[in-house]
Amino acid sequence: MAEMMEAGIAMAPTRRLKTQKSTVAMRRQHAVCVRRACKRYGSAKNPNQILDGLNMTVPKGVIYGLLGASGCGKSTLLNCVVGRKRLDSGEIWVLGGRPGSRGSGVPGPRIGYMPQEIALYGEFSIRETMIYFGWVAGMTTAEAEARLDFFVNLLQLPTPSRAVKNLSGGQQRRVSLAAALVNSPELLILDEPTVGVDPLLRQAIWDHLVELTKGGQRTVIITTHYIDETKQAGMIALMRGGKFLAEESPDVLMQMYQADSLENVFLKLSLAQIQGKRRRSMYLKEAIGSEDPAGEGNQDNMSEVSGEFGDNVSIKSGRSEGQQSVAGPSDLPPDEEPPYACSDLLKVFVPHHMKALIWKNFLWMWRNVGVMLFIVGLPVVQILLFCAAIGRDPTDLHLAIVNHELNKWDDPCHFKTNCTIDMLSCRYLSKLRKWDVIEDAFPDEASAKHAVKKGDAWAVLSFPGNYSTSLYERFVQGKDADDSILDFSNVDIWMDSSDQQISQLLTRSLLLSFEEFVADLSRACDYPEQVAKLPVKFEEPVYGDQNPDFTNFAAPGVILTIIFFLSVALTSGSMLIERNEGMLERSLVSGITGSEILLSHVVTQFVVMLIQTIVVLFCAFITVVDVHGSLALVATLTVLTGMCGMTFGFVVSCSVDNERNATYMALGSFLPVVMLCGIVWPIEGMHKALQAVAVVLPLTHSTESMRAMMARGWGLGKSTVYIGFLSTLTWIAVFLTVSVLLLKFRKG
Ligand SMILES: Nc1ncnc2c1ncn2[C@@H]1O[C@H](COP(=O)(O)OP(=O)(O)OP(=O)(O)O)[C@@H](O)[C@H]1O
Repeated sequence: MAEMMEAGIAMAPTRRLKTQKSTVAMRRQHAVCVRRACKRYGSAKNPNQILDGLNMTVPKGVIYGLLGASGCGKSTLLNCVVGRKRLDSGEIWVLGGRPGSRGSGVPGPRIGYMPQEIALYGEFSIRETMIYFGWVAGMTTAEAEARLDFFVNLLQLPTPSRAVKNLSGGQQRRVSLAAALVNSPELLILDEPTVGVDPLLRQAIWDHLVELTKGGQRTVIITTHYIDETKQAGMIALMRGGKFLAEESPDVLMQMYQADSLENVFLKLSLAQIQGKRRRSMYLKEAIGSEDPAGEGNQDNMSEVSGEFGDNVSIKSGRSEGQQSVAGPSDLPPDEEPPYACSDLLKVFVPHHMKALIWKNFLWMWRNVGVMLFIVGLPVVQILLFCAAIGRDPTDLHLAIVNHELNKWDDPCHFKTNCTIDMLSCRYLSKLRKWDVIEDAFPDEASAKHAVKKGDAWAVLSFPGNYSTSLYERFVQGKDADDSILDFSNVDIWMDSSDQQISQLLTRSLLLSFEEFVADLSRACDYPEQVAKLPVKFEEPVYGDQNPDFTNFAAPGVILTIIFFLSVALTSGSMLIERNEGMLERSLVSGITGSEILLSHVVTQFVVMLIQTIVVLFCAFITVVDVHGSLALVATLTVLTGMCGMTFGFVVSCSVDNERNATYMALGSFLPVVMLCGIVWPIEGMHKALQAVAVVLPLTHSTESMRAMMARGWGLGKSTVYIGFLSTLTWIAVFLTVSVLLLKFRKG
């Protein structure tokens, strides 16, 4: 005590404090009651203790000013009160119930919450913002508009048709305040509502809050940096070091500490806290005659006195915990959470919440019509690029020809079309030309190979001098043909096989051209064509073309990948915008549930995805992609895959905090999906271990199913097809469940 006197701290008048019994029933009578709240951020090794056994009692019908230095934990405490962050330990009652418990009505329209950040949609006008929050609170449009007129006057808001993003910071805060006040809720929680507001308007806001609480039915908790404005509060709490230094009415505090301003009270209490921490027991003993007011181990029925210096006991100005507040008894929520009834299932989606959310989502799209056009146009560009760039045969491939049948190596290559056994090399080359190759003549093999080595040609074709006669003899003599005939009837080919696709296609062209050339010669010489052909006959394929192309192989996977990942990007993007602008927190506090937000996005994104699917399929089918099966089934699977991407987008946006991490997560999943789902290469060609992974990935079965429908014309009766549908539906359910759980449990 002497130390404090030396420090020049005016002590409170010696006032013996009385302990008060605090029971659950009493705590439920208050607007807000927090007991032994502990909350820390950071790791176990490096903890940042924000709330350290804090007690808070907000009686009904008062304005409660929460004061403290920047970063002391005011917003954290309020976030815990509204149920958006969880305490590490301790208890909270809000309006008689536990925030988040069924039947408590909290979060819900009983609470109006103005977070520290603006938390409004920049694209919306002031009017639309008020209508949105009015609808969320269950008001009609007319009621919301009437309130808007009132707040335009009270808060001197600009013309209601102005977009929020074009308002000044102070104007935006006032719109945010009006949004919190729109339905005159029972408990208003305002995080720094008067920042950037001129003194006159600040006074008007305080007058309105005083007016609101007059009836005793409404309570306001307000944080502010302007300490002296809280003189008008019925009660203030001074927060420091994770505790309240005091929780008292401003007049009593100034009187007790013989200070002329609350600023000075705060200063004195802070100094006393610094010095008094060492003497906690001593100080308390003097105050209440006991060293431990909380009575360790007697949690439910503990004694609390009010306080100072970190012990969180506060000198109640004649108000006891059990005493009814001005508001009188109100309908308290049930003690226990009521058991689940079937009708609760119907309450999962509240119609006026859904109306507000869906309207808001569509309005956001309308206001961002450029972005939406891009989102719909992008898949069109992608699919057209795919069709134009992938799967076509390469043309204008250079071949280095060494033809020893010619008199001079660069002579023109002429031949006759009848049964003349002369210049057959030229006759063969003429068939090759239909594959759009470019022939470059060379005098010898060495120079031709040099051209291939330089990258000027893809292959060397060398015809011996007696190629025509040797080839003829090979046919005629058959098994009697000698080695020289066999050797000289060969076309020698050296290829650049560094490019697998080009070398395979070139090989195919060389073989097919040869077959055609021999058939043509046989016809001219009245030989049966079959004799010259390989005794292997490829009949009309059961499914697909004689000459299958890569486009038709890749198209199903490409279409599904485009739709899937655009949905991921669109959904995670719009959810993160909502979250980062603080709207998600605000909506959740107003009673909207995570499931409702998800469903509203499902509805709006579904419309976008439907348009995307129609344009993608239309572009694919009018260009090169063939569909043999039911177009309706193909479209349905595409839409389902888009929904799967949408739900994965929910998971992404619920798991990460910002767009950058969302981009990493989406990109990180894109490549494995593209490589492992059989989109660019058949699963049968993968390593066995990877095949096991591939079958559980979201696009594997749907790609196979889509391919089976498009190339084979199969319907839902085939297992390959229906497994694709079932797998996609399962993934939708999994992603939805995960995102609902993340929304529910991933807070604070
Ligand atoms: N999600 C979080 N993770 C880690 N630390 C956090 C987180 N949120 C807040 N903090 C830290 O907790 C402390 C209290 O923050 P809080 O926002 O509650 O303070 P405040 O009193 O509201 O400050 P101000 O008056 O400046 O708004 C700060 O040091 C802040 O850096």
